[in-house]
Amino acid sequence: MSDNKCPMHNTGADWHGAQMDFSNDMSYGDYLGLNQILHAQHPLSPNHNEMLFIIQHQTSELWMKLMLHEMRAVRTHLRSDDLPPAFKMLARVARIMDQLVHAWDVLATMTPPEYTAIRPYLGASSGFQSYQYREIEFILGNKNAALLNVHATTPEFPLLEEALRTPSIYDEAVRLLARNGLPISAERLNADPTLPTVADASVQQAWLQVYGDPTRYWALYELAEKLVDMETAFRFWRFRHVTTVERIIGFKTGTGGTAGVSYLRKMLDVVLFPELFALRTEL
Ligand code: HEM
Ligand SMILES: N[C@@H](CC(=O)c1ccccc1NC=O)C(=O)O
Repeated sequence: MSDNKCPMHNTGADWHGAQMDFSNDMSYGDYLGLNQILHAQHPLSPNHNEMLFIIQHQTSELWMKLMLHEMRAVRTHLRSDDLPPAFKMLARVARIMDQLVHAWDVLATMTPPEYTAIRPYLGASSGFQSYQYREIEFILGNKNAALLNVHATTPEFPLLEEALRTPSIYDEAVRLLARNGLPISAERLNADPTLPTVADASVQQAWLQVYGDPTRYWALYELAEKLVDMETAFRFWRFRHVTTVERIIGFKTGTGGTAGVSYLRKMLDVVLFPELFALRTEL
């Protein structure tokens, strides 16, 4: 019997042929950087539930990182008229958003007294300061220069400023409509990219043409529905946020300084791709 096979004592020397010694090879943990990720939870309170709160946010930020990676690539592919990869990425983004929507079920297991025990330790920190979230809003076209101020003293400021100035995914979709021969107003094509998307009659007309003749405009039709999927998933996330927040803190003022639930409720009125929703009344 070879030295590393001992049926009497499973010393870890061999298990179904699995390699055990990684002193000279890259392991699972090495590849994934688990030493950093799994040592990044530092509860400040003595409360048991703070670990849930921290991991809920950290996992959300990781998914947001992937979403941004996909969304930036979508925008690049739209710019170069390369739609099939963009469709695949948009589908992935919508599924990640669904994942984040369902993640609220885990957080909702935290009761108001459990959260009240943690909340004083959070100080003035708030999801409002999430720079990845803000970039997601910006890349979707919900631009707001005033919100850059919260990041003014952080290393992420230049990145966010660039995200504010870069045309959104929807701006690129509108340009694509124009390149496909659909008449888009000069006003819309030259719109200031640092301002939020404003509904435009020529864009609505163009999408109406697409929906009126899907076989002729199949790729644009598919793009439109993918965008609607994405916005729908994002709306669900916003809704679950505000309802979970109300369930946990009621109408308390937010640690970030806003009115709390009433602020989050206002955000439910944001429409990212206005013409794609408005046109449905016409179909
Ligand atoms: C107990 C759980 C939570 C509570 C009580 C809560 C509460 C709030 C409140 C009150 C605000 C408004 C800003 C403020 O004044 O603080 C806010 C904003 C925000 N929260 Fe949460 N939140 C919770 C969980 C989460 C989670 C899990 C995420 C996921 C990353 C998140 C992400 C955000 C973001 C991105 C904003 C900014 C939204 C915007 O500006 O439209 N929150 N939250
Ligand atoms: N704004 C929340 C605090 C909060 O939720 C929070 C605090 C620190 C890190 C992430 C947070 N989550 C989302 O806003 C509150 O008012 O209780």
